[in-house]
Amino acid sequence: MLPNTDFTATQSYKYLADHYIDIVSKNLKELFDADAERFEKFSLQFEEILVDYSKNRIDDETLALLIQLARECGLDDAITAMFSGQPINVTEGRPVLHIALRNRSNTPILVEGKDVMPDVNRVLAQMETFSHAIINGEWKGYTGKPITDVVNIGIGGSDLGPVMVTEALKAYKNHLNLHFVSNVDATHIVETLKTVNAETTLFLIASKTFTTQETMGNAHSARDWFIASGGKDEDVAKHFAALSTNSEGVAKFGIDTKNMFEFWDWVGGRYSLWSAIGLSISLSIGFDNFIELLDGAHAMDNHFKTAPLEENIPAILALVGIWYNNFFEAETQAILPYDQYMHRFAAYFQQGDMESNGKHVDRTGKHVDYSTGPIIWGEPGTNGQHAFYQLIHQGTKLIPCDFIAPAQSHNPLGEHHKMLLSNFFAQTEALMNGKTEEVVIDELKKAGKSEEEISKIAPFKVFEGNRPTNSILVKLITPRALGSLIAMYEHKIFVQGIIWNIYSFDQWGVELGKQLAGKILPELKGDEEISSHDSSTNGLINQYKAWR
Ligand SMILES: O=P(O)(O)OC[C@H]1O[C@H](O)[C@@H](O)[C@@H](O)[C@@H]1O
Repeated sequence: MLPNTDFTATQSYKYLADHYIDIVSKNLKELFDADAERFEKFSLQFEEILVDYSKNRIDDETLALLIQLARECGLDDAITAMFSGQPINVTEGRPVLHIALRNRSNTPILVEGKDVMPDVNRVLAQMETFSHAIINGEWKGYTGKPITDVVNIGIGGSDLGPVMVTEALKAYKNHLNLHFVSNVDATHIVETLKTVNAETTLFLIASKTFTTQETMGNAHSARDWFIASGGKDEDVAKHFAALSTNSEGVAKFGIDTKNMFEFWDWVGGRYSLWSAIGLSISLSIGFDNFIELLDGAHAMDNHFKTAPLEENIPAILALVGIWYNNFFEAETQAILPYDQYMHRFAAYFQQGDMESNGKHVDRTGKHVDYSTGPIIWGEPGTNGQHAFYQLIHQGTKLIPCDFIAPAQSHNPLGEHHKMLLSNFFAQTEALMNGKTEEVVIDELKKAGKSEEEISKIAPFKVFEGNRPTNSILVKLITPRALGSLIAMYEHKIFVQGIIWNIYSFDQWGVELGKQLAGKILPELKGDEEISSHDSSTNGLINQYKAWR
Protein backbone atom coordinates (compact mmCIF):
# COMPACT_ATOMS: atom_id res chain seq x y z
CA MET A 1 0.00 0.00 0.00
CA LEU A 2 0.96 3.61 -0.24
CA PRO A 3 3.00 5.23 2.49
CA ASN A 4 1.38 7.98 4.48
CA THR A 5 3.80 10.77 5.26
CA ASP A 6 3.11 14.44 5.82
CA PHE A 7 5.88 15.76 3.62
CA THR A 8 5.97 19.08 5.47
CA ALA A 9 6.96 17.19 8.64
CA THR A 10 9.99 15.50 7.07
CA GLN A 11 13.58 16.35 7.82
CA SER A 12 14.29 17.16 4.18
CA TYR A 13 11.34 19.56 4.01
CA LYS A 14 12.82 21.54 6.91
CA TYR A 15 16.21 21.64 5.20
CA LEU A 16 14.54 22.66 1.96
CA ALA A 17 12.73 25.51 3.71
CA ASP A 18 16.10 26.86 4.95
CA HIS A 19 17.79 26.20 1.66
CA TYR A 20 15.01 28.09 -0.15
CA ILE A 21 16.08 31.30 1.59
CA ASP A 22 19.54 30.83 0.15
CA ILE A 23 18.38 29.97 -3.38
CA VAL A 24 15.74 32.67 -3.64
CA SER A 25 18.43 35.33 -3.45
CA LYS A 26 20.38 33.74 -6.30
CA ASN A 27 20.00 34.43 -9.95
CA LEU A 28 19.89 31.65 -12.52
CA LYS A 29 22.45 33.49 -14.54
CA GLU A 30 24.87 33.44 -11.60
CA LEU A 31 24.24 29.73 -11.13
CA PHE A 32 25.29 29.17 -14.74
CA ASP A 33 28.32 31.44 -14.39
CA ALA A 34 29.40 29.55 -11.28
CA ASP A 35 29.24 26.10 -12.87
CA ALA A 36 30.50 25.35 -16.36
CA GLU A 37 29.08 21.83 -16.10
CA ARG A 38 25.56 22.92 -15.25
CA PHE A 39 23.93 21.73 -18.47
CA GLU A 40 25.66 18.33 -18.34
CA LYS A 41 24.76 18.00 -14.70
CA PHE A 42 21.13 18.98 -14.97
CA SER A 43 20.02 17.34 -18.18
CA LEU A 44 19.08 13.76 -18.96
CA GLN A 45 18.59 11.92 -22.20
CA PHE A 46 16.07 9.17 -22.66
CA GLU A 47 16.25 7.54 -26.11
CA GLU A 48 15.66 10.48 -28.48
CA ILE A 49 14.31 12.83 -25.84
CA LEU A 50 16.59 15.34 -24.14
CA VAL A 51 15.27 16.84 -20.92
CA ASP A 52 17.19 19.94 -19.90
CA TYR A 53 16.20 21.09 -16.43
CA SER A 54 19.27 23.23 -15.87
CA LYS A 55 17.38 26.52 -16.26
CA ASN A 56 15.70 25.98 -12.91
CA ARG A 57 16.34 27.76 -9.63
CA ILE A 58 18.12 24.77 -8.16
CA ASP A 59 21.64 23.73 -7.30
CA ASP A 60 23.24 20.43 -6.27
CA GLU A 61 21.95 20.79 -2.75
CA THR A 62 18.38 21.51 -3.88
CA LEU A 63 18.30 18.38 -5.94
CA ALA A 64 19.85 16.23 -3.23
CA LEU A 65 17.31 17.49 -0.70
CA LEU A 66 14.39 17.00 -3.07
CA ILE A 67 15.50 13.44 -3.69
CA GLN A 68 15.82 12.89 0.02
CA LEU A 69 12.27 14.22 0.33
CA ALA A 70 11.05 11.68 -2.22
CA ARG A 71 12.77 8.91 -0.27
CA GLU A 72 11.34 10.07 3.04
CA CYS A 73 7.89 10.05 1.43
CA GLY A 74 8.34 6.44 0.34
CA LEU A 75 8.43 7.05 -3.40
CA ASP A 76 10.33 3.81 -4.10
CA ASP A 77 7.70 1.71 -2.33
CA ALA A 78 4.90 3.63 -4.01
CA ILE A 79 6.34 2.88 -7.46
CA THR A 80 6.54 -0.80 -6.55
CA ALA A 81 2.96 -0.69 -5.26
CA MET A 82 1.63 0.74 -8.52
CA PHE A 83 3.57 -1.59 -10.82
CA SER A 84 2.64 -4.67 -8.81
CA GLY A 85 -1.08 -4.02 -9.07
CA GLN A 86 -1.79 -3.11 -5.46
CA PRO A 87 -5.12 -1.30 -4.97
CA ILE A 88 -3.52 2.13 -4.56
CA ASN A 89 -6.69 3.91 -5.75
CA VAL A 90 -8.01 3.37 -2.24
CA THR A 91 -11.14 5.54 -2.35
CA GLU A 92 -12.39 3.50 -5.30
CA GLY A 93 -10.81 0.24 -4.12
CA ARG A 94 -8.89 -0.35 -7.36
CA PRO A 95 -5.36 -0.88 -8.60
CA VAL A 96 -3.92 1.64 -11.06
CA LEU A 97 -2.64 -0.29 -14.04
CA HIS A 98 -2.44 1.83 -17.17
CA ILE A 99 1.14 0.49 -17.19
CA ALA A 100 -0.32 -3.00 -17.84
CA LEU A 101 -2.01 -1.79 -21.03
CA ARG A 102 1.42 -1.09 -22.50
CA ASN A 103 3.33 -3.85 -20.76
CA ARG A 104 4.93 -5.00 -23.99
CA SER A 105 7.28 -7.37 -22.19
CA ASN A 106 4.18 -9.30 -21.11
CA THR A 107 5.46 -10.08 -17.64
CA PRO A 108 2.48 -11.15 -15.53
CA ILE A 109 0.72 -8.41 -13.55
CA LEU A 110 -1.59 -9.82 -10.93
CA VAL A 111 -4.86 -8.35 -9.75
CA GLU A 112 -6.33 -10.41 -6.93
CA GLY A 113 -4.10 -13.29 -7.98
CA LYS A 114 -5.08 -13.20 -11.66
CA ASP A 115 -2.71 -12.11 -14.43
CA VAL A 116 -4.33 -9.26 -16.39
CA MET A 117 -2.06 -9.62 -19.42
CA PRO A 118 -4.08 -12.30 -21.30
CA ASP A 119 -7.12 -9.97 -21.23
CA VAL A 120 -5.02 -6.98 -22.31
CA ASN A 121 -3.59 -8.97 -25.22
CA ARG A 122 -7.00 -10.33 -26.22
CA VAL A 123 -8.45 -6.84 -26.59
CA LEU A 124 -5.34 -5.64 -28.42
CA ALA A 125 -5.79 -8.52 -30.89
CA GLN A 126 -9.45 -7.56 -31.31
CA MET A 127 -8.43 -3.95 -31.97
CA GLU A 128 -5.86 -5.13 -34.50
CA THR A 129 -8.33 -7.23 -36.50
CA PHE A 130 -10.97 -4.51 -36.41
CA SER A 131 -8.53 -1.73 -37.37
CA HIS A 132 -7.26 -3.70 -40.35
CA ALA A 133 -10.79 -4.49 -41.54
CA ILE A 134 -11.88 -0.85 -41.33
CA ILE A 135 -8.69 0.58 -42.84
CA ASN A 136 -8.51 -1.98 -45.67
CA GLY A 137 -12.15 -1.45 -46.49
CA GLU A 138 -13.09 -5.09 -45.80
CA TRP A 139 -15.63 -3.91 -43.24
CA LYS A 140 -18.63 -2.63 -45.14
CA GLY A 141 -21.42 -0.31 -44.12
CA TYR A 142 -25.09 -1.20 -44.57
CA THR A 143 -25.10 -0.38 -48.28
CA GLY A 144 -21.89 -2.30 -48.95
CA LYS A 145 -19.55 0.70 -49.00
CA PRO A 146 -16.30 0.86 -47.00
CA ILE A 147 -16.01 3.15 -43.99
CA THR A 148 -14.62 6.62 -44.72
CA ASP A 149 -15.37 8.47 -41.46
CA VAL A 150 -14.99 7.58 -37.81
CA VAL A 151 -16.82 9.60 -35.14
CA ASN A 152 -15.58 9.06 -31.59
CA ILE A 153 -18.27 10.05 -29.11
CA GLY A 154 -16.83 10.43 -25.63
CA ILE A 155 -15.84 13.08 -23.10
CA GLY A 156 -13.03 13.70 -20.61
CA GLY A 157 -10.65 10.76 -20.64
CA SER A 158 -12.69 9.11 -23.37
CA ASP A 159 -12.04 12.05 -25.68
CA LEU A 160 -9.01 14.13 -24.76
CA GLY A 161 -6.38 11.39 -25.15
CA PRO A 162 -7.58 10.17 -28.56
CA VAL A 163 -7.97 13.77 -29.78
CA MET A 164 -4.55 14.79 -28.54
CA VAL A 165 -2.74 11.74 -29.94
CA THR A 166 -4.48 11.65 -33.33
CA GLU A 167 -3.64 15.33 -33.72
CA ALA A 168 -0.06 14.94 -32.52
CA LEU A 169 0.48 12.04 -34.93
CA LYS A 170 -1.40 13.46 -37.89
CA ALA A 171 1.72 12.98 -39.99
CA TYR A 172 1.07 9.21 -39.69
CA LYS A 173 -2.61 9.41 -40.54
CA ASN A 174 -4.27 7.24 -43.22
CA HIS A 175 -7.29 8.00 -45.44
CA LEU A 176 -9.93 7.74 -42.68
CA ASN A 177 -11.48 11.01 -41.53
CA LEU A 178 -11.58 11.26 -37.76
CA HIS A 179 -14.16 13.30 -35.84
CA PHE A 180 -14.57 13.76 -32.12
CA VAL A 181 -17.81 14.73 -30.45
CA SER A 182 -17.68 15.44 -26.73
CA ASN A 183 -19.83 18.41 -25.74
CA VAL A 184 -23.48 17.82 -24.84
CA ASP A 185 -24.16 21.08 -26.67
CA ALA A 186 -26.06 19.83 -29.74
CA THR A 187 -23.90 22.05 -31.91
CA HIS A 188 -21.05 19.56 -31.58
CA ILE A 189 -22.92 16.52 -32.90
CA VAL A 190 -25.06 18.49 -35.36
CA GLU A 191 -22.07 20.18 -36.99
CA THR A 192 -20.19 16.87 -37.16
CA LEU A 193 -23.09 14.96 -38.68
CA LYS A 194 -23.37 17.61 -41.42
CA THR A 195 -19.98 16.47 -42.69
CA VAL A 196 -20.50 12.68 -42.78
CA ASN A 197 -22.59 10.10 -44.66
CA ALA A 198 -24.48 7.44 -42.67
CA GLU A 199 -23.56 4.73 -45.21
CA THR A 200 -19.84 5.15 -44.64
CA THR A 201 -19.59 6.33 -41.01
CA LEU A 202 -18.52 4.34 -37.99
CA PHE A 203 -19.45 5.63 -34.54
CA LEU A 204 -17.29 4.67 -31.57
CA ILE A 205 -19.18 5.20 -28.34
CA ALA A 206 -16.33 5.69 -25.89
CA SER A 207 -17.27 5.67 -22.24
CA LYS A 208 -15.66 3.80 -19.38
CA THR A 209 -18.90 3.80 -17.38
CA PHE A 210 -21.34 4.00 -20.30
CA THR A 211 -23.49 6.24 -18.12
CA THR A 212 -21.99 9.67 -18.78
CA GLN A 213 -24.82 12.05 -19.66
CA GLU A 214 -23.03 13.90 -22.46
CA THR A 215 -21.84 10.73 -24.19
CA MET A 216 -25.13 8.89 -23.86
CA GLY A 217 -27.01 11.95 -25.14
CA ASN A 218 -24.74 12.25 -28.17
CA ALA A 219 -24.77 8.50 -28.81
CA HIS A 220 -28.59 8.41 -28.87
CA SER A 221 -28.71 11.41 -31.19
CA ALA A 222 -26.16 9.74 -33.49
CA ARG A 223 -28.24 6.57 -33.62
CA ASP A 224 -31.46 8.53 -34.29
CA TRP A 225 -29.66 10.32 -37.12
CA PHE A 226 -28.39 7.01 -38.49
CA ILE A 227 -31.93 5.57 -38.56
CA ALA A 228 -33.37 8.80 -39.99
CA SER A 229 -30.70 8.66 -42.71
CA GLY A 230 -31.91 5.25 -43.91
CA GLY A 231 -30.11 2.79 -41.63
CA LYS A 232 -32.21 0.02 -40.07
CA ASP A 233 -31.99 -1.29 -36.50
CA GLU A 234 -30.22 -4.39 -37.78
CA ASP A 235 -27.63 -2.17 -39.51
CA VAL A 236 -26.56 -0.56 -36.23
CA ALA A 237 -24.03 -3.37 -35.67
CA LYS A 238 -22.13 -2.33 -38.81
CA HIS A 239 -21.89 1.30 -37.75
CA PHE A 240 -21.65 1.40 -33.95
CA ALA A 241 -18.96 0.01 -31.67
CA ALA A 242 -18.54 0.55 -27.95
CA LEU A 243 -15.37 1.10 -25.94
CA SER A 244 -16.28 0.49 -22.34
CA THR A 245 -15.99 -1.45 -19.11
CA ASN A 246 -19.79 -1.79 -18.85
CA SER A 247 -21.07 -4.61 -21.08
CA GLU A 248 -24.57 -4.43 -19.60
CA GLY A 249 -24.86 -0.73 -20.44
CA VAL A 250 -23.55 -1.40 -23.95
CA ALA A 251 -26.11 -4.17 -24.59
CA LYS A 252 -28.90 -1.97 -23.20
CA PHE A 253 -27.97 0.78 -25.64
CA GLY A 254 -28.41 -1.74 -28.47
CA ILE A 255 -24.79 -2.26 -29.48
CA ASP A 256 -23.93 -5.89 -30.14
CA THR A 257 -21.38 -6.87 -27.46
CA LYS A 258 -19.39 -8.48 -30.30
CA ASN A 259 -18.65 -4.88 -31.26
CA MET A 260 -17.57 -4.02 -27.76
CA PHE A 261 -13.94 -3.36 -26.96
CA GLU A 262 -13.47 -3.99 -23.30
CA PHE A 263 -11.29 -2.42 -20.68
CA TRP A 264 -11.27 -2.66 -16.92
CA ASP A 265 -11.95 -0.59 -13.83
CA TRP A 266 -8.24 -0.52 -13.00
CA VAL A 267 -7.76 1.92 -15.90
CA GLY A 268 -8.49 5.52 -14.94
CA GLY A 269 -10.40 7.51 -17.57
CA ARG A 270 -7.62 10.06 -17.95
CA TYR A 271 -5.09 7.23 -18.31
CA SER A 272 -7.14 5.23 -20.81
CA LEU A 273 -5.81 6.19 -24.24
CA TRP A 274 -3.66 3.04 -24.06
CA SER A 275 -6.76 0.86 -23.73
CA ALA A 276 -9.69 0.19 -26.07
CA ILE A 277 -10.35 3.93 -25.74
CA GLY A 278 -7.38 4.26 -28.12
CA LEU A 279 -9.29 2.50 -30.92
CA SER A 280 -9.73 5.79 -32.80
CA ILE A 281 -5.94 6.22 -32.60
CA SER A 282 -5.37 2.74 -34.02
CA LEU A 283 -7.89 3.46 -36.79
CA SER A 284 -6.29 6.79 -37.61
CA ILE A 285 -2.60 5.83 -37.69
CA GLY A 286 -2.85 2.04 -38.02
CA PHE A 287 -2.45 -0.64 -35.37
CA ASP A 288 1.33 -0.94 -35.82
CA ASN A 289 1.80 2.71 -35.01
CA PHE A 290 -0.54 2.35 -32.02
CA ILE A 291 1.76 -0.42 -30.78
CA GLU A 292 4.74 1.89 -31.29
CA LEU A 293 2.98 4.40 -29.03
CA LEU A 294 2.55 1.68 -26.39
CA ASP A 295 6.18 0.60 -26.83
CA GLY A 296 7.36 4.15 -26.19
CA ALA A 297 5.26 4.39 -23.04
CA HIS A 298 6.49 0.99 -21.87
CA ALA A 299 10.10 2.08 -22.32
CA MET A 300 9.40 5.15 -20.17
CA ASP A 301 7.64 2.93 -17.59
CA ASN A 302 10.79 0.80 -17.35
CA HIS A 303 12.93 3.90 -16.97
CA PHE A 304 10.65 5.21 -14.23
CA LYS A 305 10.58 1.88 -12.43
CA THR A 306 14.31 1.17 -12.55
CA ALA A 307 16.31 4.41 -12.84
CA PRO A 308 17.76 5.74 -9.59
CA LEU A 309 15.89 8.87 -8.50
CA GLU A 310 18.94 11.01 -9.35
CA GLU A 311 18.52 10.01 -13.02
CA ASN A 312 14.80 9.42 -13.06
CA ILE A 313 13.22 11.92 -15.44
CA PRO A 314 9.59 11.83 -14.23
CA ALA A 315 10.77 11.96 -10.60
CA ILE A 316 13.06 14.93 -11.22
CA LEU A 317 10.42 16.88 -13.14
CA ALA A 318 7.97 16.18 -10.33
CA LEU A 319 10.37 17.26 -7.59
CA VAL A 320 11.35 20.46 -9.37
CA GLY A 321 7.62 21.14 -9.76
CA ILE A 322 7.17 20.66 -6.02
CA TRP A 323 10.02 23.07 -5.37
CA TYR A 324 8.08 25.81 -7.18
CA ASN A 325 4.63 24.79 -5.99
CA ASN A 326 5.42 24.50 -2.30
CA PHE A 327 8.39 26.76 -1.71
CA PHE A 328 8.11 29.49 -4.35
CA GLU A 329 4.30 29.29 -4.11
CA ALA A 330 3.86 29.11 -7.87
CA GLU A 331 0.22 28.45 -8.66
CA THR A 332 0.45 27.29 -12.24
CA GLN A 333 2.57 25.30 -14.66
CA ALA A 334 2.62 26.08 -18.36
CA ILE A 335 3.14 23.41 -21.03
CA LEU A 336 4.27 25.01 -24.27
CA PRO A 337 4.79 22.67 -27.23
CA TYR A 338 6.62 24.17 -30.19
CA ASP A 339 4.83 21.77 -32.49
CA GLN A 340 1.52 22.60 -34.10
CA TYR A 341 0.52 18.92 -34.17
CA MET A 342 0.75 18.91 -30.37
CA HIS A 343 -1.79 21.69 -30.01
CA ARG A 344 -3.98 19.66 -27.61
CA PHE A 345 -1.11 18.45 -25.43
CA ALA A 346 -1.63 21.05 -22.68
CA ALA A 347 -5.41 20.52 -22.76
CA TYR A 348 -4.85 16.78 -22.38
CA PHE A 349 -2.67 17.25 -19.31
CA GLN A 350 -5.10 19.76 -17.89
CA GLN A 351 -7.30 16.75 -17.21
CA GLY A 352 -4.36 14.40 -16.56
CA ASP A 353 -2.83 16.61 -13.89
CA MET A 354 -5.69 18.70 -12.50
CA GLU A 355 -8.16 15.83 -12.14
CA SER A 356 -5.43 13.72 -10.54
CA ASN A 357 -3.85 16.16 -8.13
CA GLY A 358 -6.55 18.79 -7.58
CA LYS A 359 -7.25 17.38 -4.11
CA HIS A 360 -7.76 19.10 -0.74
CA VAL A 361 -7.53 16.20 1.71
CA ASP A 362 -4.59 13.92 2.31
CA ARG A 363 -4.62 10.14 2.40
CA THR A 364 -5.87 10.16 5.99
CA GLY A 365 -8.83 12.33 5.02
CA LYS A 366 -7.38 15.40 6.77
CA HIS A 367 -7.54 18.81 5.07
CA VAL A 368 -4.07 19.65 3.78
CA ASP A 369 -2.37 22.82 4.92
CA TYR A 370 -0.14 23.02 1.85
CA SER A 371 -0.70 23.56 -1.82
CA THR A 372 -1.36 20.52 -4.03
CA GLY A 373 -1.77 20.23 -7.83
CA PRO A 374 -0.95 23.26 -9.98
CA ILE A 375 -3.17 24.83 -12.64
CA ILE A 376 -1.99 23.45 -15.98
CA TRP A 377 -2.31 25.56 -19.07
CA GLY A 378 -0.61 26.32 -22.34
CA GLU A 379 -0.84 26.76 -26.06
CA PRO A 380 1.56 25.90 -28.84
CA GLY A 381 4.50 28.21 -29.46
CA THR A 382 4.74 30.63 -31.20
CA ASN A 383 1.06 31.52 -30.84
CA GLY A 384 1.44 31.85 -27.09
CA GLN A 385 4.32 34.28 -27.52
CA HIS A 386 1.95 36.73 -29.19
CA ALA A 387 -0.70 36.25 -26.55
CA PHE A 388 0.25 35.55 -22.94
CA TYR A 389 4.06 35.47 -22.80
CA GLN A 390 4.03 39.14 -21.76
CA LEU A 391 2.86 38.02 -18.33
CA ILE A 392 5.39 35.19 -18.16
CA HIS A 393 8.23 37.64 -18.96
CA GLN A 394 7.18 40.74 -17.05
CA GLY A 395 4.20 39.85 -14.86
CA THR A 396 4.29 39.48 -11.08
CA LYS A 397 3.61 35.75 -11.02
CA LEU A 398 6.21 33.02 -11.19
CA ILE A 399 5.23 30.62 -13.96
CA PRO A 400 7.41 27.55 -14.38
CA CYS A 401 7.21 26.53 -18.03
CA ASP A 402 7.89 23.33 -19.94
CA PHE A 403 9.05 24.07 -23.46
CA ILE A 404 8.75 21.06 -25.80
CA ALA A 405 10.05 20.94 -29.37
CA PRO A 406 11.01 18.42 -32.03
CA ALA A 407 14.46 18.83 -33.62
CA GLN A 408 13.03 17.55 -36.91
CA SER A 409 9.78 18.63 -38.45
CA HIS A 410 7.35 16.38 -40.29
CA ASN A 411 6.91 19.35 -42.62
CA PRO A 412 10.37 20.64 -43.48
CA LEU A 413 9.19 23.62 -45.48
CA GLY A 414 11.78 26.28 -46.23
CA GLU A 415 13.11 27.99 -43.12
CA HIS A 416 9.96 27.42 -41.04
CA HIS A 417 11.39 24.93 -38.61
CA LYS A 418 14.52 26.97 -38.00
CA MET A 419 12.36 30.02 -37.33
CA LEU A 420 10.20 28.00 -34.94
CA LEU A 421 13.18 26.59 -33.08
CA SER A 422 14.97 29.93 -32.89
CA ASN A 423 11.96 31.06 -30.86
CA PHE A 424 12.03 27.90 -28.75
CA PHE A 425 15.70 28.48 -27.84
CA ALA A 426 15.32 32.25 -27.48
CA GLN A 427 12.39 32.18 -25.09
CA THR A 428 14.00 30.08 -22.36
CA GLU A 429 17.19 32.12 -22.67
CA ALA A 430 15.23 35.38 -22.43
CA LEU A 431 13.22 34.15 -19.46
CA MET A 432 16.40 33.20 -17.66
CA ASN A 433 18.64 36.14 -18.50
CA GLY A 434 16.11 38.94 -18.76
CA LYS A 435 17.38 42.38 -19.68
CA THR A 436 18.89 44.71 -17.08
CA GLU A 437 18.21 48.42 -16.83
CA GLU A 438 21.82 49.03 -17.83
CA VAL A 439 21.38 47.18 -21.11
CA VAL A 440 18.05 48.91 -21.73
CA ILE A 441 19.63 52.35 -21.20
CA ASP A 442 22.55 51.47 -23.41
CA GLU A 443 20.24 50.36 -26.22
CA LEU A 444 18.16 53.51 -25.93
CA LYS A 445 21.30 55.65 -26.03
CA LYS A 446 22.44 53.89 -29.16
CA ALA A 447 19.02 54.52 -30.67
CA GLY A 448 19.67 58.25 -30.10
CA LYS A 449 17.13 58.85 -27.29
CA SER A 450 17.54 61.82 -24.96
CA GLU A 451 18.29 61.39 -21.24
CA GLU A 452 14.74 62.47 -20.44
CA GLU A 453 13.19 60.02 -22.87
CA ILE A 454 15.41 57.25 -21.55
CA SER A 455 14.52 57.78 -17.89
CA LYS A 456 10.82 57.80 -18.75
CA ILE A 457 10.74 54.64 -20.83
CA ALA A 458 13.55 52.49 -19.38
CA PRO A 459 11.66 50.84 -16.47
CA PHE A 460 9.06 49.42 -18.83
CA LYS A 461 11.68 47.77 -20.96
CA VAL A 462 13.44 45.93 -18.16
CA PHE A 463 13.08 42.12 -17.93
CA GLU A 464 13.94 40.78 -14.49
CA GLY A 465 14.72 37.32 -15.85
CA ASN A 466 15.44 34.50 -13.40
CA ARG A 467 12.29 32.74 -14.64
CA PRO A 468 12.55 28.97 -14.66
CA THR A 469 11.95 26.61 -17.56
CA ASN A 470 12.45 23.01 -18.61
CA SER A 471 13.36 22.36 -22.23
CA ILE A 472 12.33 19.04 -23.72
CA LEU A 473 13.92 18.50 -27.11
CA VAL A 474 12.67 15.46 -29.02
CA LYS A 475 14.41 14.27 -32.19
CA LEU A 476 11.09 13.74 -34.02
CA ILE A 477 7.56 13.31 -32.74
CA THR A 478 7.12 9.65 -33.67
CA PRO A 479 4.47 7.39 -32.10
CA ARG A 480 7.20 5.93 -29.89
CA ALA A 481 8.52 9.31 -28.74
CA LEU A 482 5.02 10.60 -28.06
CA GLY A 483 4.22 7.48 -26.03
CA SER A 484 7.31 8.10 -23.91
CA LEU A 485 6.49 11.77 -23.45
CA ILE A 486 2.94 11.09 -22.30
CA ALA A 487 4.11 8.38 -19.89
CA MET A 488 6.77 10.77 -18.58
CA TYR A 489 4.10 13.32 -17.61
CA GLU A 490 1.81 10.61 -16.20
CA HIS A 491 4.56 9.46 -13.86
CA LYS A 492 5.44 13.03 -12.93
CA ILE A 493 1.85 13.44 -11.76
CA PHE A 494 2.08 10.17 -9.83
CA VAL A 495 5.25 11.26 -8.01
CA GLN A 496 3.75 14.60 -7.03
CA GLY A 497 0.64 12.88 -5.68
CA ILE A 498 2.85 10.61 -3.56
CA ILE A 499 4.77 13.54 -2.09
CA TRP A 500 1.59 15.52 -1.40
CA ASN A 501 0.13 12.42 0.26
CA ILE A 502 -3.06 12.60 -1.78
CA TYR A 503 -4.99 10.07 -3.83
CA SER A 504 -4.25 10.88 -7.47
CA PHE A 505 -6.52 8.33 -9.11
CA ASP A 506 -10.02 9.24 -8.01
CA GLN A 507 -12.05 12.25 -9.17
CA TRP A 508 -14.85 12.88 -6.68
CA GLY A 509 -14.67 16.55 -7.56
CA VAL A 510 -16.62 15.98 -10.78
CA GLU A 511 -19.61 14.46 -8.97
CA LEU A 512 -21.35 17.38 -7.24
CA GLY A 513 -22.02 19.34 -10.42
CA LYS A 514 -23.33 16.18 -12.12
CA GLN A 515 -25.66 15.51 -9.19
CA LEU A 516 -27.07 19.02 -9.17
CA ALA A 517 -27.50 19.08 -12.95
CA GLY A 518 -29.51 15.87 -12.56
CA LYS A 519 -31.82 17.67 -10.10
CA ILE A 520 -32.13 20.79 -12.23
CA LEU A 521 -32.84 19.05 -15.55
CA PRO A 522 -36.47 18.15 -14.69
CA GLU A 523 -37.04 21.67 -13.35
CA LEU A 524 -36.21 23.07 -16.76
CA LYS A 525 -39.02 21.14 -18.42
CA GLY A 526 -42.23 22.71 -17.05
CA ASP A 527 -43.31 26.36 -17.02
CA GLU A 528 -43.65 26.75 -13.28
CA GLU A 529 -41.52 29.25 -11.44
CA ILE A 530 -38.58 27.69 -9.61
CA SER A 531 -37.98 28.59 -5.97
CA SER A 532 -36.07 25.60 -4.60
CA HIS A 533 -32.57 27.14 -4.89
CA ASP A 534 -30.74 30.24 -3.70
CA SER A 535 -32.02 33.49 -5.20
CA SER A 536 -29.27 33.65 -7.83
CA THR A 537 -29.86 30.12 -9.17
CA ASN A 538 -33.66 30.62 -9.02
CA GLY A 539 -33.35 33.96 -10.82
CA LEU A 540 -31.17 32.51 -13.58
CA ILE A 541 -33.41 29.47 -14.15
CA ASN A 542 -36.55 31.63 -14.23
CA GLN A 543 -35.00 34.07 -16.67
CA TYR A 544 -34.00 31.12 -18.87
CA LYS A 545 -37.61 29.94 -18.81
CA ALA A 546 -38.82 33.40 -19.77
CA TRP A 547 -36.42 33.58 -22.71
CA ARG A 548 -36.43 30.09 -24.14
O1 LIG B 1 -15.52 7.47 -19.89
P1 LIG B 1 -16.65 7.97 -19.08
O2 LIG B 1 -17.12 6.97 -18.06
O3 LIG B 1 -17.79 8.41 -19.96
O4 LIG B 1 -16.17 9.22 -18.24
C1 LIG B 1 -15.78 10.43 -18.82
C2 LIG B 1 -15.22 11.36 -17.76
O5 LIG B 1 -16.22 11.51 -16.75
C3 LIG B 1 -15.90 12.33 -15.60
O6 LIG B 1 -15.77 13.65 -15.94
C4 LIG B 1 -14.63 11.87 -14.95
O7 LIG B 1 -14.87 10.67 -14.30
C5 LIG B 1 -13.52 11.70 -15.98
O8 LIG B 1 -12.39 11.15 -15.37
C6 LIG B 1 -13.95 10.82 -17.12
O9 LIG B 1 -12.91 10.71 -18.06
